[in-house]
Amino acid sequence: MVINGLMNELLPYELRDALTLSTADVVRRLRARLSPTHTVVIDEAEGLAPNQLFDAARAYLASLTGTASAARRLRASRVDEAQGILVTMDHGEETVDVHDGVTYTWRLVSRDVAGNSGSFASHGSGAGQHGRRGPHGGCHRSFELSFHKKHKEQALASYLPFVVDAAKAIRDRHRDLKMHMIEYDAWTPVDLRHPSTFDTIAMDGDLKRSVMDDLERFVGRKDYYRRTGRAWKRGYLLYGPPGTGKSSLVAAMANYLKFDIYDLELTEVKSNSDLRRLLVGMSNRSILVVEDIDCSVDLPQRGHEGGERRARHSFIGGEDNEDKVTLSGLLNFVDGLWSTSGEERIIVFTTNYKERLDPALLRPGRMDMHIHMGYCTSESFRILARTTTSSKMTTPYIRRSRS
Ligand SMILES: Nc1ncnc2c1ncn2[C@@H]1O[C@H](COP(=O)(O)OP(=O)(O)OP(=O)(O)O)[C@@H](O)[C@H]1O
Repeated sequence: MVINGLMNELLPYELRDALTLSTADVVRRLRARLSPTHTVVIDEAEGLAPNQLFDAARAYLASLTGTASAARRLRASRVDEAQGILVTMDHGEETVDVHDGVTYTWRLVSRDVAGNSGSFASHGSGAGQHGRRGPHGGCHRSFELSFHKKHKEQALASYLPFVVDAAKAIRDRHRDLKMHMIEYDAWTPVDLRHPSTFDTIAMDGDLKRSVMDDLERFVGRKDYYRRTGRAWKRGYLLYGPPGTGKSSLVAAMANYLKFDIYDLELTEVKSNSDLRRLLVGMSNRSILVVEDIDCSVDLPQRGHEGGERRARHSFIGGEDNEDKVTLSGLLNFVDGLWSTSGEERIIVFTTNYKERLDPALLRPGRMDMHIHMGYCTSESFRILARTTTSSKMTTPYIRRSRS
């Protein structure tokens, strides 16, 4: 005790620290001093919050494991159906990645939670055992990213952001899509498990290609929208007779882009202020769908059949509601607040009766693309036949069936 006290009084901190280190720690520190390698430590958590960079590195490295990874011990897990099997390296293992000509070495390291025994990097099965105690194995996990010191700037300014972007793309590919519906005046998400894709949609091939191209162009033009100061949104009007695949096309778009769907049932929205709240509450990378737009809002040219619904919708609590939802209100929100409060958003209106729509909706520039979903052509029938029977229909069969 006395000696300890004297040491604390008399010796500088660095020397005290050195005296209390184990030989292994001293060797490690010396080696680090002399090595031309720099290391960035990415801890699993920052305080109580998870470190997003750790999660990104984990997802990114999982995509390399099995190809670039030199790791001999791997961990495999499956947390949910959409995620599939996630293969990551085990504690103490290394993965080498080459990016822009620079070699990066990733190592997964575990440290004792108590911290009183210093740090350790686990090796092989023994360390793996150690790493399985407590929360995440009773240890703090970190990735150590090493590279030659002359590439420090490239590693921090270019490689790490690249890893974050790559992880985001990987997660988007595996993410569970949601369909949000209005319940008790708020969005309620449910899993979107609609099987429709552009492969299963039966429609004219050129039209299908142009829709896909348009979507791809839209999501790939972030810089264009930024540069020109335009809202990053796109509008589609789907029209055609009932049962011709309009809803299925919306699901195919969502599955293609990995966007959530927000199903805006306008008859559930009591007022413009509720509508505004709902629109602002949407996430980015999503599709807002207003089905049967000709039936859901107060359209001036709607005939007799719409009258009943209009009356029901316009009166709330027995009084004429000044704040009622109107098409112009909706379009104003979409062009204004909604456009500026988010990014990468798509709005789709569907209707069975294009001719009944308010001209405001059909005005050039309002909806970017008008898509006609008509009755089956021979081409679309072939697609339907293929997807329903899983066997290829031959052209002669189609010809026969049409005659
Ligand atoms: N073009 C199509 N391609 C693939 N499936 C289709 C197509 N048209 C219709 N179907 C099938 O028919 C059913 C009804 O289609 P869907 O609900 O997409 O049509 P809709 O045009 O949205 O109908 P509504 O106008 O009545 O809402 C779905 O099960 C869908 O799989």
